Amino acid sequence: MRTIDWVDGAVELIDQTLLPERVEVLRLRTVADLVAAVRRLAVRGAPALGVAGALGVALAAYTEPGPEAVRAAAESLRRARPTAVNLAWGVDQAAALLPEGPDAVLRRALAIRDDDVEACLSMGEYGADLLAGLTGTRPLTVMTVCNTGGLAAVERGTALGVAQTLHERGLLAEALALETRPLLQGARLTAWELARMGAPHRLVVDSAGPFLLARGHADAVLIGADRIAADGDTANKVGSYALALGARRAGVPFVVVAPETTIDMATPTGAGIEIEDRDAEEVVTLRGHRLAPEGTGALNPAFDVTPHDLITAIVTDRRVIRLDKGESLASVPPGPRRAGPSERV
Ligand SMILES: CSC[C@H]1O[C@H](OP(=O)(O)O)[C@H](O)[C@@H]1O
Repeated sequence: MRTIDWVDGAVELIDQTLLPERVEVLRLRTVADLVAAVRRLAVRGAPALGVAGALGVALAAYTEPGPEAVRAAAESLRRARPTAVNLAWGVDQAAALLPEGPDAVLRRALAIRDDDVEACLSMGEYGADLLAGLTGTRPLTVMTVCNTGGLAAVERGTALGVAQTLHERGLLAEALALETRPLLQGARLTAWELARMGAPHRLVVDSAGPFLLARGHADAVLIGADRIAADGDTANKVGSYALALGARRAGVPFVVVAPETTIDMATPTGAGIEIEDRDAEEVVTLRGHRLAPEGTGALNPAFDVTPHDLITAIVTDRRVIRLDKGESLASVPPGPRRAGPSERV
């Protein structure tokens, strides 16, 4: 089942706010409804947001009353969440075809959807081979934060896609998933995906992550990305930076896994990445239950930035950049996509 798709003139997507208890598909017929779904993380994850952006422009082209309304709808989608570069990228890619009419926009959006599947398969191959080189070909325990599986993309994920490839190769000893407060993408989504894969896994309280690395519980940390600056500084779910510090201290490889479309060469360093600050209610309540006394506020950055000097490698669908060996996004050109084993259709 695809996380997000175009079905009979509407955008259909799994409402991730209802997982793991309920699997429900939203059928969105207006851009306004899609923007609302993006903002409340019914659809989330950088690659999935890129596809949502592109499909949303197609929806606008078919449903909005005129070119100005189409452009305004596309802009509202582009601004729905600021950190993941993929959202703006997807909107821009599809909007470039607007002069050719809605059918051309839809064709581009569907191509972006299909390309994501191939990109994730390729990242799995590059990433699993990198880990074999770093740690030896043996079953590995990997630690993850947030959700980077197929729910963050179209069918298969990025960092969790590498774990899935390891599992398919018989080389995943266990996945340790940080629960990822406040919206619990790890506890609700990653655990659900790993269970569906039949992959061995356990949940970890966020603040235990660095200490478990110090105690040798993981062979590598695998994280996704929402935006990678030109120097390799990486914005990802909040908690990633703490894991990077713990991994460095523990001598554990810290690997970022993201498609080429998440790289933003126009942003020189992580200091230039806009971090989404979300509503305090997400912190002081838990799925509708109030945790803190009325009047208690909260700081709620949705992401943090890991400096490139704490990152061992960046794995994309076309290359592996070994930052620990002095390589950079500028010094390692993109190469070919890798196709997964034929049985992984
Ligand atoms: C495969 S990239 C997913 C990326 O997006 C997540 O953020 P959110 O759940 O707020 O969309 C998190 O940063 C993941 O690494």
